[in-house]
Amino acid sequence: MSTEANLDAFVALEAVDFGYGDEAIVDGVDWALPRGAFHCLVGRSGSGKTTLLKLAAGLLAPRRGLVRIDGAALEGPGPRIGFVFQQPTLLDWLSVLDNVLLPLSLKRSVGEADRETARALLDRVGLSAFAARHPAQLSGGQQSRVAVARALITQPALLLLDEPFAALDALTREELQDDLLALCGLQATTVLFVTHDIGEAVYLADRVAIMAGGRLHHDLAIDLPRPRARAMRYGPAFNALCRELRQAMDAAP
Ligand SMILES: Nc1ncnc2c1ncn2[C@@H]1O[C@H](COP(=O)(O)OP(=O)(O)OP(=O)(O)O)[C@@H](O)[C@H]1O
Repeated sequence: MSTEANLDAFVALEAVDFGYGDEAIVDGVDWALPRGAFHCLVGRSGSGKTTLLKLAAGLLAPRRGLVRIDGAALEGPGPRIGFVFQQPTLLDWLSVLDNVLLPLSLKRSVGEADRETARALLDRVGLSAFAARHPAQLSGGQQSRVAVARALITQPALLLLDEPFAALDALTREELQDDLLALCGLQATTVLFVTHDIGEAVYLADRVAIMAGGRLHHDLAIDLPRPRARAMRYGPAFNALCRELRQAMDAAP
């Protein structure tokens, strides 16, 4: 994709190459992620999805090429980027409220307005009654909700999620998908979400890209209406999109 086209992108990867050793793990990736849109990245295990996410986060530096965030070359992780990993990685000695506040308290002293924001986020994910508890007293799904709230406390312009709900049961995962869509919609966050689950990708995304062998294939627009509703999962349009993605994954080298 040309640099001119990338001017409209909030995140732009331009001819990005990366390898941990001699082997190319990310191989000449060009990708433009429009501002405020929800992007999913699917692909087989080992195809390079997490590596690409880390490049978009500034946690890894490209061997060749460039990552731009809002037009500027990315030089490392910053406050405008939030993360949610597969494991919630909460601090057990802090309360749920203090875990949500952690990204702020690492930088400055936290005030009552911050605590209000954290309580509002916990409320949005159905955990207002759990603010004083500790992570070990929560279920896995509740811990994942706290991790999402924590990632959004700084109101990041870009949220990166690496299979955040993979360890959860299907019903909890669906609830969390709805919570995430509602929260990201409120803040108009640009989202990049890595998942193995084609149904999850179609439900969440405006666009789904497939990664195979370090390259991007088939960036598919998901033209389902918003807000997404659970009943859509059983409709013909949803199933047709899942089938198209599955076939494209099977056809990818
Ligand atoms: N720190 C590392 N050092 C060396 N090789 C690595 C490292 N991290 C990942 N790799 C290798 O890079 C390749 C891509 O890994 P990556 O984690 O990006 O894939 P993935 O698509 O996210 O896989 P999964 O879906 O299983 O999480 C794999 O072959 C992996 O073994």
